Amino acid sequence: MRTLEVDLGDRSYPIYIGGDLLEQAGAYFERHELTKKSPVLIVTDTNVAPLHLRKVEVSLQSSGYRTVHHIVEAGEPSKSLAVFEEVMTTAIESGLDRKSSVVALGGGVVGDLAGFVAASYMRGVNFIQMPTTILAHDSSVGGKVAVNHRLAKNMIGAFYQPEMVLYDVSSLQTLPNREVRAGLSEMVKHGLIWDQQFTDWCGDNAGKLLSLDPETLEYGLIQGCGVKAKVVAADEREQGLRAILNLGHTLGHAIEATGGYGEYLHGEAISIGMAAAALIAVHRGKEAALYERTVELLQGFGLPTAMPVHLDEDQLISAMMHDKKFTENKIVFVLPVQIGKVEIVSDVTLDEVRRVIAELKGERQNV
Ligand SMILES: NC(=O)c1ccc[n+]([C@@H]2O[C@H](COP(=O)([O-])OP(=O)(O)OC[C@H]3O[C@@H](n4cnc5c(N)ncnc54)[C@H](O)[C@@H]3O)[C@@H](O)[C@H]2O)c1
Ligand SMILES: O=C(O)C(=O)C[C@@H](O)[C@H](O)[C@H](O)COP(=O)(O)O
Ligand SMILES: [Zn+2]
Repeated sequence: MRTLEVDLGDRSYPIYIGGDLLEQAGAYFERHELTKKSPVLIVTDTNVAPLHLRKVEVSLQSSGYRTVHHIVEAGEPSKSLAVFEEVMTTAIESGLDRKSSVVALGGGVVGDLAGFVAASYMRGVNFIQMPTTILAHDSSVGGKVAVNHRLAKNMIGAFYQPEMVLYDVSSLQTLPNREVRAGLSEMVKHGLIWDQQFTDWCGDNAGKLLSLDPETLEYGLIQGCGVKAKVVAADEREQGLRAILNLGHTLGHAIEATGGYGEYLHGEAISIGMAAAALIAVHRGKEAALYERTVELLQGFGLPTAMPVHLDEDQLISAMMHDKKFTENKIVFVLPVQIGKVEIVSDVTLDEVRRVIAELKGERQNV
């Protein structure tokens, strides 16, 4: 088991990464001196519940914790205000009080939703992340919690840090293949924004990562969480540096929203977005090899890099302009400078965006 620290002063917290940690949930609650007098609400989804909920409940109950659970429908549409209200109703009806904990047991959808519940219930109760997807090595760290609006992703939310992240890598063995690929998209992103060596390592180990080789996967997740923890510690509320974590998200979020939240998984959408960002950088003078290497890496994980032809260009642009990355009348893009290094720019024009959309729709996928 490895412990990483997210260094945020009095809001610092550990990320515990290792095998079979869900079975030890009760011991970790005790280590963090969480009260046994108030009920614990576990929020999970319809896929995760039959696989992993019982382990957590048995462990917490054996340690003397009283647990209740709320199971949401699996998938992105559950990150909605309607489902948020349903979870709130469970919290109130189950008698959660100010010392209660809300546990997110699942992927980024459950993490973002349960985190927003924890941030809002009685103006804030303890929040524990128990991620069960690869993608959630990103979403469980850093405290961005939110639900979506029909018009734009993550529009209603807060910054609310968890008490701890209990990352049981054994739980990842039950992930469907498409979710494995989508999760690795954010791992590659952590390499592309911060660390050329780690990016190359990801490329070289794609096969082992895709087949969920436990040691390789754990190493990749530790590196990915490490990058995320460093960036968040330096700029918790995205006043500057943290925006680099948005590589691929300017167009990626627009693809998710235009696709109606469900057609493209988050990791798939940001893969296309990362290809688009690299192509914009090349149009602005970078070597074509930067785009080619980015696409090669992503395709090595079976991820999409072409813009889906049926997505309407105007709708994509409109979704992009409703996103948080549209500020002071400018679109903020994260562009690669080289593999392992990015810059944040706010002078990309709509013409440049339209050009890459057209090119990535297959009219000209190469530079
Ligand atoms: N807060 C952040 O910083 C942050 C960062 C990245 C992504 N996100 C958000 O995270 C979400 C995507 O997260 P995700 O990809 O984890 O999606 P998800 O939570 O929908 O999980 C993906 C799928 O895998 C299933 N699943 C989860 N764990 C499983 C397991 N162990 N075995 C079998 N199936 C399992 C889920 O039921 C779901 O169908 C998006 O909403 C995205 O916006 C947030
Ligand atoms: O933690 C961050 O900061 C990120 O940008 C991580 C992203 O991978 C994640 O998808 C995040 O939810 C996007 O944030 P948003 O502020 O653009 O909604
Ligand atoms: Zn993301």
